[in-house]
Amino acid sequence: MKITVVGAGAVGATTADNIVRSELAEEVVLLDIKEGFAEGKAQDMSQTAALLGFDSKIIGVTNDYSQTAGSTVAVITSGLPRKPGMTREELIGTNANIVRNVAENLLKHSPDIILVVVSNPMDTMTYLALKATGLPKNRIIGMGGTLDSSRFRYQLSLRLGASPADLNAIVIGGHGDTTMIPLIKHATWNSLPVTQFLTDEEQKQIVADTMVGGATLTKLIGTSAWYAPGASSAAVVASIVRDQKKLFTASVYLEGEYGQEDINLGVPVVLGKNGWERILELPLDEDEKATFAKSADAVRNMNNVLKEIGAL
Ligand SMILES: NC(=O)C1=CN([C@@H]2O[C@H](COP(=O)(O)OP(=O)(O)OC[C@H]3O[C@@H](n4cnc5c(N)ncnc54)[C@H](O)[C@@H]3O)[C@@H](O)[C@H]2O)C=CC1
Ligand SMILES: O=C([O-])CC(=O)C(=O)O
Repeated sequence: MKITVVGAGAVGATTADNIVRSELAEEVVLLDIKEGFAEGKAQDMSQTAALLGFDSKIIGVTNDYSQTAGSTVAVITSGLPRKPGMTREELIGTNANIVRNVAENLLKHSPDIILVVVSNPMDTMTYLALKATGLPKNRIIGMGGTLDSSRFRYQLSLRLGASPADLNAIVIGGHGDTTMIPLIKHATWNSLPVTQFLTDEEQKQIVADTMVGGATLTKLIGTSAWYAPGASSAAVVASIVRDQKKLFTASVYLEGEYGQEDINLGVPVVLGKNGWERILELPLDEDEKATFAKSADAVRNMNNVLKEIGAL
């Protein structure tokens, strides 16, 4: 099996590193547009094999899509990251053309490919990849909710003094500072509702801190995060290539689910060898439904920009 990662920058290289360490495929191809960059990162990663004991091969290529031929999955991380003070949405002008071009090139060499889109603004980039390639909807997956849910579990773990692994909590909606929806009423600590152990004030703070998780790191680091994004992307790939049927929040094309049409938005899905295989419809209360509809409106506005800038 072959897995391709496009973009050998912070997120792409970390994703590839997680993939080879977990031996998810015999061969991993890392592709970047910057001459020699992916080759260098791949060589560096290959030199950890003797220490870490993995057998996966990783090769780096400069924009040579013929080397990606026959990939089962590709993760698209190419494009600009934000700087402190920016929103993810501000990246659309540069990233839309990159993502469109990359998705089309991948498909030319791997007609059966499943695409995992990471580049921001992620929900809109996932929608663009779907529209540009015409791939069946189940084979286009936006990675954002998996990361946001992991950050939500981190924030809960800090307040509760609990292990993040004991916490079950998901974030749905858009992958934006104001569009994500951490579902605290549904979150559990080994099946006990977390709301039993937190004041209203604490709950509000956890939700707020989760929503700005990416912006907080961008301010601290000077560019956006990569360790948790890379681990999240690799976890999504693992569920697909190992047919694990894990439940993740991912940005998928909605056709009536959650009252939305013609949009990619974060909802709980089962991920397996066919891509996203099933959407789970949660019983949302009226407040949550209204927040989801508002999140969809904001993402739809971004999708409309694709036409204005000629990307669709
Ligand atoms: N969905 C999510 O949860 C997350 C999304 N992101 C997004 O992922 C993207 C990548 O972030 P970083 O890796 O930190 O950025 P980076 O700047 O470190 O890496 C991006 C790489 O893409 C390459 N690239 C640009 N155009 C390309 C093209 N046409 N073909 C191939 N490669 C190309 C660049 O040469 C660069 O090496 C950003 O848009 C960022 O906002 C980042 C973290 C989480
Ligand atoms: O914050 C950003 O711009 C990158 C990203 O999507 C995240 O880390 O959640």
